[in-house]
Amino acid sequence: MSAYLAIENVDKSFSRGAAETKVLEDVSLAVEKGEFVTIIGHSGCGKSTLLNIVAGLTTATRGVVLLDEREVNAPGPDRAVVFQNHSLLPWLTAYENIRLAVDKVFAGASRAERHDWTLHNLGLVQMTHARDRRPGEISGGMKQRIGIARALAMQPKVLLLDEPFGALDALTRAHLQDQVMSLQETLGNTVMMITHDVDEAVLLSDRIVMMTNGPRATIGELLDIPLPRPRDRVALAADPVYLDCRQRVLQFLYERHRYVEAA
Ligand SMILES: Nc1ncnc2c1ncn2[C@@H]1O[C@H](COP(=O)(O)OP(=O)(O)OP(=O)(O)O)[C@@H](O)[C@H]1O
Repeated sequence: MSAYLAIENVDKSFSRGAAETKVLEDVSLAVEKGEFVTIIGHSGCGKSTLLNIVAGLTTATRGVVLLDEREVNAPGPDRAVVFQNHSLLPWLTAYENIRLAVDKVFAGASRAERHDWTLHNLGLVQMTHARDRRPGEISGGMKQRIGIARALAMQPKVLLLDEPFGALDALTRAHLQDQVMSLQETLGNTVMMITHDVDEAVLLSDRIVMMTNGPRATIGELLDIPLPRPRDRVALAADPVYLDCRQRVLQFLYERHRYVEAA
């Protein structure tokens, strides 16, 4: 039996004219149900490409992705994606953006059930007060929270987060990280998240997947984060286990796999 989410021997090549670049080579990863896995690696190594393959937005050149024993070959509501820049529809309110996804995924439920479920998910991210506001009328952090609520409302088997806090200021980012940690503890979601931020990776993850530089990027190292939950960012700042994990990721990124700017 394969893992809940199994990425098996995945290669991905892109061609431009006659030239072909192999971005990913032989990437294999097994993610357990309820696990929070973070992918970290230098810019351009292929993190988004890998996430897009799991999302079904791109197809692998070789290899396979299995989710709950089923092969992934197209996008589906069992894999909800949250991108760095919100992808909310600007003409719809926060409520309507979530409701649209709920109507699509739970078409068989009654109107009242879909309404309640939409409100429930707005409440999960503490955005009930902004239900009637459009994306242009709320802050970046609020938009990301609505995006997360929309993703959660679909009850996906796996939540795919592509640098969801990347465009936010440090304080908003910290607040959202805490919120995502607390939601994951309550809901037990399986999460695959991309980040560039070492502290974010250590704070949130059960396991960090460190990728080598591209082209032909692959998984260089896996690091278990044995910190008990719930996690408190202030207490962890001086925790020797936290500091050791942080150091190991830094060493991988800045000593063993230093980023070399293309000439
Ligand atoms: N559709 C595409 N066509 C051609 N090349 C692509 C395509 N998508 C990605 N690439 C190339 O694949 C490589 C990996 O890109 P990708 O966006 O997956 O990296 P990344 O690690 O997520 O980068 P970043 O951290 O900067 O977001 C890059 O060299 C990029 O130019």
